[in-house]
Amino acid sequence: MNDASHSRARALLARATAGIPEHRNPVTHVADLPARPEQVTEWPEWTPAEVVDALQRTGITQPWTHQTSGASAAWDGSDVIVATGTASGKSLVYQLPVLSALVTDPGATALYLAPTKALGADQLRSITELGLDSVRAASYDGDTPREERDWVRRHGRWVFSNPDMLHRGILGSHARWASFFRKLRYVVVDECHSYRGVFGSHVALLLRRLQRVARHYGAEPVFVLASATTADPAEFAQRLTGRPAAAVTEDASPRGPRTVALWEPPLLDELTGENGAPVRRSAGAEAARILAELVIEGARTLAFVRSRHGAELTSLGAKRILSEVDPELADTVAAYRAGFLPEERRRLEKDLMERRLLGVATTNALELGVDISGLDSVVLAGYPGTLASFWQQSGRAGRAGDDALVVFVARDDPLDTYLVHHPHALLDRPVETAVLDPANPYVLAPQLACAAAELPLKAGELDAFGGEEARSVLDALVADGVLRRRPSGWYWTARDRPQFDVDIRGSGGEQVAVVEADTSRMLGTVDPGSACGTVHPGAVYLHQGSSYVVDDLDLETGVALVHAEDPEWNTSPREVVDIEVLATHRKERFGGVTVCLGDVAVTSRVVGYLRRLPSGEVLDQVPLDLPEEELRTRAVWYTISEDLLEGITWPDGTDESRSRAPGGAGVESARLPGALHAAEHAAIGLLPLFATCDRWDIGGVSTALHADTGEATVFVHDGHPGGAGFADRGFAALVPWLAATREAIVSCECPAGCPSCVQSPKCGNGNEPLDKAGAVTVLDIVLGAVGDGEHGHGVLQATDGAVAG
Ligand SMILES: Nc1ncnc2c1ncn2[C@@H]1O[C@H](COP(=O)(O)OP(=O)(O)OP(=O)(O)O)[C@@H](O)[C@H]1O
Repeated sequence: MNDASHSRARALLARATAGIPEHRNPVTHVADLPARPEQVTEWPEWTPAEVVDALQRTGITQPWTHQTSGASAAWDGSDVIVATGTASGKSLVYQLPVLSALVTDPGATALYLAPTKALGADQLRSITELGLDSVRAASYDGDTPREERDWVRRHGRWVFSNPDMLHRGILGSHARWASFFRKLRYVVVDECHSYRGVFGSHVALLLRRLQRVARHYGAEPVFVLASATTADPAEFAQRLTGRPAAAVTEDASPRGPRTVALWEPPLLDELTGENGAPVRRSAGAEAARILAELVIEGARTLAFVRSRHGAELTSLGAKRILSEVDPELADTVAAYRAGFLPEERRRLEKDLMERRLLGVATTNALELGVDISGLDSVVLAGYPGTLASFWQQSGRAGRAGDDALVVFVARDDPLDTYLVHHPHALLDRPVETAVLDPANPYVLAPQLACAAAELPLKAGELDAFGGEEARSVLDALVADGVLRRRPSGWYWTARDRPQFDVDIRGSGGEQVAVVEADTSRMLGTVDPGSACGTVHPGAVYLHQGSSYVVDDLDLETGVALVHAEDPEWNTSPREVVDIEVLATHRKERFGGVTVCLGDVAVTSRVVGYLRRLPSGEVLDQVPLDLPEEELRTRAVWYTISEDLLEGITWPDGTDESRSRAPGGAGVESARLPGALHAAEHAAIGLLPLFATCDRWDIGGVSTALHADTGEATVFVHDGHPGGAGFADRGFAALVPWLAATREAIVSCECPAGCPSCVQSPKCGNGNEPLDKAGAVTVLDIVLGAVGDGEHGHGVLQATDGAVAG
């Protein structure tokens, strides 16, 4: 369908594909999404005139219906989560009740939490600009000068902070915040969908600690959460805060029509990657070309690129193309990355709005906290990891009245391959709920220690922290001498506060410091568990857009020394991994296939790294000698019995039958390891579609005979101690997950496996052996058994498009 309302977007797309011969047409699907009219209401009658006036001065003449209903629920004392699209005015949902409370009740206070300092600073700025003097909004984060902190504690009425500062700086010394807590009316949790995985689990427990401390001072604040659209916001809010919340999901803001094109870069004839696999033109290079074409058409365009370095390269690529057409146009393209100062970001927003800039290549740093919308087009180079981010980024395009173009360019990754060939999975599915697991003992233990240090924990409070699980974690903390049990509760005994030792963004333990050798400047920290993989000698380490190379990694002292260098290659570690089953919590048999969920110990050793050009071409493999590491975590695994494998009539495994996945390829026993290995890689690639994780958050092991299961086994495990909920989600969505995995492999037109289907960028065995056709057979066996299994139960059944558990 191509009606007049999408004609401009269609013309832009035609421009982007002009000159490409039809048989190489990279566009796999085009969808026209209709416009949505706005629905406005009157201002709620409880809003003071002074607040309405201030907001109207910023151009908000009347609120949209979802803003009024969300704000009114919060004003009436109910927790609220607003989960609507990009630029749908979510801020007003909390601004109305908070500002009204602060203006009408001179003692009232409020706390605003954002996942990043930059976003907090933006929101603070927009509140300050309202000019409501009595509101006294102030930030309290790592950048707040010491001398201002005291003022904020005493006089700040709306404090803008982040989870890190709440954890260390506010709850850790709550007595100094007593007057703030006493009258705490609202807690705003902005962009709450970003609280996922281990970080999300920490934040969930942190918010419970916040409630305890507030209660101690006699306050019961209302929580207002803002989220990108998600599948089941009320359930997510409940998991994050531990309390029920009303969900506002009807988006009444106006939106123009949009055309979304899915684009798969071609395989290149002239280059080969690992093990001679074909290489596609990189998504970043393709995005540069599309960006240049759109700029030539005068379309204001944002290109989202996954890495900082990639964003720079895409901008440079587009400039290069444009300079051949019209050097002046080259100046209308820029790169944007995290680490820009607020003034630089303001300038960029302004330049885009006023058309001094037409094209900007950016990382997802621009996803949060910038007021850029109404662009003519958005290019996404690579799937941003979640549907929520996909819609957030594409939502930057489109203004009421004007149509806009969104181009999603696949990277060479099985998930991207799957999505460009299965548009419904991208365009018609409910956005996934963020996965977090507040019951993870590795998160619960330090959080309970912090809670006890803040105020002795009473038995009656344990339910909020997970009940029985919390009690057994407390028993262990008592046994370790961390806490003391007295009749009245659990007490923190040490002099030092535990908050400083608990890193809520990492996975706990001593962080490894990354230090620039010449200047002794500390650039950042990495988890001890991932240090060997990310800061091994020779690794290229990116920090705030600058590139460094690691000279030395000392695990004993916890220091990685680096020097500034920007080589043309990037590095990816190679590790050898072994896995042991510690406990099986769930076990489902389906004939010869068994599916389990449980605890595992993963032992890994980084044995070297690959140096790879941005094009995908592999330069070489460098060996390393590093110690073994053990990770105790959660895994989902399936096993296939020998009988089932033997009972299958395998078509012969000639090279010819291996050469294409679709069709009846077979697996002889010698091919089993490669088939399982390929099926494992693709499954890791696809799990993020169901578990809101990154492929780097999970790992896998496959083996034709595993000592603990006694059968051919494929494991996929969480990458964090104690697990982050990803394996659990994989278990719950096993059938749709493995069906999508099979589809991704079949959809890729490469002959025998490439990064777009079964090769993995972090494979410990150098992507050997891999049997693409065999993987399809293995997955058919598993899906056949699980699908037909008499013991099938609701949890493992395919539920069309259901990802949100
Ligand atoms: N009722 C309204 N009428 C007109 N403009 C509005 C209205 N509500 C909000 N806006 C404007 O819409 C823009 C986006 O608002 P806001 O930043 O609150 O959206 P958001 O949903 O939080 O965006 P994001 O998805 O980026 O988080 C702002 O410029 C804001 O001033």
